[in-house]
Amino acid sequence: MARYELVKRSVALITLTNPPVNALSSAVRHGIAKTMERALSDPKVTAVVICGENGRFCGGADIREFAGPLRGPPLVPLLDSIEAGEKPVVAAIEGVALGGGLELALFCHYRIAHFKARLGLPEVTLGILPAAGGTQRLPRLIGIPAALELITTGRHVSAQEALKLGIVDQVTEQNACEVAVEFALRAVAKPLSSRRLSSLTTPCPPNLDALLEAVTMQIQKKARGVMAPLACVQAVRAAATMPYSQGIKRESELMATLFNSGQARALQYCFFAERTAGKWTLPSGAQWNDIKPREIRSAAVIGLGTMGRGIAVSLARVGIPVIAVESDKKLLETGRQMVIGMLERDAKRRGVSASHNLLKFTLGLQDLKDVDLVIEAVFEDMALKKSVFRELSKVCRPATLFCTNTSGLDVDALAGVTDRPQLVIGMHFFSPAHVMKLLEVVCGPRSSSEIVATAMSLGKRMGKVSVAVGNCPGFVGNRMLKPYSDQATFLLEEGATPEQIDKALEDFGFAMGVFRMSDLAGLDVGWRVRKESGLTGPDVDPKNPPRRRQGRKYCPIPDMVCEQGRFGQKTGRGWYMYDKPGGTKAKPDPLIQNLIEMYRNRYGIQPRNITDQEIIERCLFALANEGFRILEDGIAARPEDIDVIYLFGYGFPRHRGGPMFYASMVGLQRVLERLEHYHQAHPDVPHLEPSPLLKKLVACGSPPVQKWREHIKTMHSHL
Ligand SMILES: CCCCCCCCCCCCC[C@H](O)CC(=O)SCCNC(=O)CCNC(=O)[C@H](O)C(C)(C)COP(=O)(O)OP(=O)(O)OC[C@H]1O[C@@H](n2cnc3c(N)ncnc32)[C@H](O)[C@@H]1OP(=O)(O)O
Repeated sequence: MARYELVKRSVALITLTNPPVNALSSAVRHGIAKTMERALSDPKVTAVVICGENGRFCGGADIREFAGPLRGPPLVPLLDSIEAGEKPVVAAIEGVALGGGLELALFCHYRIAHFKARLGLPEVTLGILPAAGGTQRLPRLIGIPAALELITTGRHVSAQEALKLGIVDQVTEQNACEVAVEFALRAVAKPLSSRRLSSLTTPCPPNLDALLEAVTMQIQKKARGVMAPLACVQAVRAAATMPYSQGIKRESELMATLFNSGQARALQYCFFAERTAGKWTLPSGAQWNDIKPREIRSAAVIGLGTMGRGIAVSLARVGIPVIAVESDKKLLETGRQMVIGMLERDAKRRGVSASHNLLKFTLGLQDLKDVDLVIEAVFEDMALKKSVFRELSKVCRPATLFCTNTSGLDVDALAGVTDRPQLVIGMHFFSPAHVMKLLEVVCGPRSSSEIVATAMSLGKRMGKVSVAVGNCPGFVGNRMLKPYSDQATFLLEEGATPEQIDKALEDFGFAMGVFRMSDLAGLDVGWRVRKESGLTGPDVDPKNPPRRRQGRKYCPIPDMVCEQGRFGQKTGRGWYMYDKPGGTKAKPDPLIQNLIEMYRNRYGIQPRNITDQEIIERCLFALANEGFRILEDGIAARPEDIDVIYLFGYGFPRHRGGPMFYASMVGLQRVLERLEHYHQAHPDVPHLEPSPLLKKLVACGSPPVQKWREHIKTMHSHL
């Protein structure tokens, strides 16, 4: 796991060999210990270079090992021997030096980076801190403010920025290993004492307390309830106020408080879930690693509303020529200006030039005859979408792939009106499409493995986290949203206020509670869907009992809010009031409180005290319960996929891992008991009835989330 060679007759070259990222597994740590000992004891060796195989220095500690008992040589004493030695040790950084990888480099006396390398201490994103000396050594090298920023955010820096900050000694465009060997030879006989970071005093700013206080407040505001960044601040404080030997002890004490925490487990689960989600399998057995995606050299976007614009920008900024289509001149011109503006702002932010020349705007579908792929993003109306696809079938060459950006309509019904149902797939983007990272790739029963592979690969190329899901109303994300928001409105009836419900959810970690989120998204969208599905509006039979629809409990308060023209932020009024249409600062509105009270009076509902615990349990257990049904139905392949959808598309707090992981952390038995309890109290709410899969998992002893798949395997898959 660490290769040893003697080069230039006197330089020991140690290569970490643990692909794909040369993580510091127990075997690699053994390898480093053995090869360093050899290098330091061999009189022929005058200097040492450490590098990583396959152009990657080191991706840090092996995160998979964190789940089991700690084995192998502990990292800090091992790295101490590198620093303490009398022979210069140079880190040759290619690819990445992250986490323990960068910490290893900080124990070396010199660091040479390839110009494409990225460096950072991302431990905080895994719910821990850099506990191999990182919190004590980086501040000594680059000062408190810069180190604090890097350690509390986990941000990666480029080699150039690392040079500016003083993290590396040289950046090269040549082979970093060869440059490091030459560098090492020149370093022989130079004094090493000033190169040992543990012996330096941390340069301390005069306003240390104020700085730490400001960063702490910023973290508490941005990452409410998240422990690791706060522990990082404390560790960096120790670097500023304690000698190295005490600081390093403080660092490990703080690590001990985080290491086995639920937050660390959740964040590490998210890391792997994100990577697992891209690995799709279809019932035919076709899967991500054996189907070649088609190359997409040109694309078209139909409809330049909010979604279409974001999609056009997402395609153009990764170099794909786009033809954008609108149905009338005025809409086309507005869309064109908006897309160009978005592209320019995006390019400015990324420090690149805007790719205007890749965009063409047209009124006619006939211009699309030669494109490789079309993404339809017209209004969410089945008849309209069908007419577009019929037209496209006439115009486009037979090999053109058809994608629909729908948030819940039947993809197979759309495929059915085309001449190529096997080349039709759903690409459900989230708004704003050029910002939000989630993409649900909706596989219809007739979608070919080639189109699945192509849509998934296109999503990746656009920088999205793509998840393959099956075709059912609302797919995964929006289907689960219904029981969640239904519970919130039932709780309003029973005695809660929108502010109370939102606060409980925000304290849990959501960026926005359900009502603030609905105001942002626009309340009219759901109202239209409810009207179309006969839940409200003139089609409802007047003999229907007022708070029941389609045989189950129904809360009409959201319809009553919409009937008053309150559509959320865009109209300046919704569940909250805003200072103006488009305003973002939500204030409780007494009119909403009145409306709810009148409603309760009309139906003789006696409001009761509702605890935050009940809000969290009813909203989130109902959400997870629907997730179990989705797994049962084969609409999502694994719980990780559902969690990734909720993390990236719906603002579920990452330190809770996603709804399914959260359910497993609470304990499936407990979730089952609470759902049974709530279902008994509300027998006319089917979403509260525990799903068969949840019951089955509990009966099997509540296996960890990664093992649920074994219990779902026999069920029918729609993927
Ligand atoms: C009371 C008890 C007290 C206990 C105290 C315990 C003390 C323990 C001592 C700990 C010492 C601390 C050491 C250190 O500070 C901690 C760390 O280093 S944590 C790790 C930090 N590193 C990272 O966060 C980097 C993670 N990786 C990435 O960001 C990316 O993978 C990458 C390196 C930028 C590469 O990106 P890509 O090219 O896109 O490739 P992928 O991301 O798809 O990854 C490929 C493949 O590799 C797996 N992988 C990546 N990194 C790691 C890793 N660090 N460990 C394990 N596995 C890793 C990834 O999952 C992919 O796997 P695949 O999906 O292919 O199976």
